[in-house]
Amino acid sequence: MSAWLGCVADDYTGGTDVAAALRRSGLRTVLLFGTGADIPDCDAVVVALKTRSIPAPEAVAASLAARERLAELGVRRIYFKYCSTFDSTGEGNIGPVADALTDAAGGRLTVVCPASPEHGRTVYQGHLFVGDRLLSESPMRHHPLTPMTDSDLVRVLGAQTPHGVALVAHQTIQRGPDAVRAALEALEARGVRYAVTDAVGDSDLDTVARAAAHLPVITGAAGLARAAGALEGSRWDTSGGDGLPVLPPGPGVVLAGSCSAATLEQVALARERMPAHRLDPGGGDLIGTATSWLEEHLAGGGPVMVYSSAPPEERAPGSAALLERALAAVAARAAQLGARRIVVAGGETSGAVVNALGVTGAVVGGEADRGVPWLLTTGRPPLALLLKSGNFGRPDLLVQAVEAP
Ligand SMILES: Nc1ncnc2c1ncn2[C@@H]1O[C@H](COP(=O)(O)OP(=O)(O)OP(=O)(O)O)[C@@H](O)[C@H]1O
Ligand SMILES: O=C(O)[C@@H](O)C(=O)CO
Repeated sequence: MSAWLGCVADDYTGGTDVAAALRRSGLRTVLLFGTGADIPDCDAVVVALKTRSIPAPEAVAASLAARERLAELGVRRIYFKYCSTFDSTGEGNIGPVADALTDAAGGRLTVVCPASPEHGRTVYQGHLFVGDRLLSESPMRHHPLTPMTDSDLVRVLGAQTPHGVALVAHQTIQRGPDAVRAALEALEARGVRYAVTDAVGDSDLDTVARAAAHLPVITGAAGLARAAGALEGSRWDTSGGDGLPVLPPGPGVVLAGSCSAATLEQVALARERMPAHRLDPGGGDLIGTATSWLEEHLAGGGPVMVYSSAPPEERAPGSAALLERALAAVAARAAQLGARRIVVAGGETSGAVVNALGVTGAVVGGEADRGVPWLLTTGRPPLALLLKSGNFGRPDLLVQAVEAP
């Protein structure tokens, strides 16, 4: 067991995204859901948790348990992966979890960098942009669980931690790793715990990764993880193919619980291409109706889709947990009925589905789209899972994923 990098991800699609980024940087990467499974030889281990929206003390406890497991595996560095749109509630959980992981490692300062330029997430003067809009003006302001209405990361994180938060601005980042390292040391000397670092392109992330290479814990989205992984140099030749797993035979099922803009477009397209059932939280026996529909329609060989994704005006407030449970129940029934390819849209939704399927680990394969790798699960029977972050993927990704031979 030789893993040197351990990653704690706060949701399941975030785990797949960061695992894909590490794999792309040349690291053999294993993804665990929870902390129980055995681990094959690898360079990086990602533990995907479902801690983004739960009460902060529970998120801290689960993250520390993941850290302990990674420490037992001998990893030298911890990467805390949160969303590139900094998804969090007023109480956290990014601040409390980052505090706990940094304290546990005996660290004094860490970097905070959710930029993922390849997905259009950039940080400038401490403000997070989604494409050409400030985060607070993007569709993220309508997120059902973690609406993001402030783009100022120093202010957002400052409200989630008792520790000092300060900015390392782009002017410093442009001067290179030594200048950034000096800025980090100056902040640490002032007692600052969190250095929010600007990054508008991949080279900025490379600079931040180099400057922070001495820190035991660093935090960010998949972009900084790619840069940190690449620092160790490529050990694994991924050029020999697309690395897509051989997809097991059997009908494919799409389960969509994300209400993010990209998912809504993907779901609209998928509805034109396959039988689709929309979950109606106001409509009686939600789970019974959905599983009966599945039984009837999967018998035709699939693919089929069950979804709750809806624009803000059509959502049912307070029904998030119920809808997650319903999609989880549909997933479990689909696997019993022989489905072996399961495509899920949404991080919280993926957490509920993966737990219901009893999946504890997966080997990370090639990407169906940027940040969306196929996973071949380690249990029996092996399943091909595609866990898609809400805002990722081209419009036909869901259709392609279940229709591909
Ligand atoms: N029609 C609906 N009304 C209210 N809540 C909904 C509805 N459909 C889905 N939800 C809830 O919205 C939440 C969406 O979160 P989820 O993490 O699955 O998607 P996402 O945030 O778009 O994805 P990611 O975390 O990967 O960016 C889930 O808890 C889901 O149950
Ligand atoms: O960073 C992102 O945007 C994604 O990996 C994610 O965390 C979605 O939940």
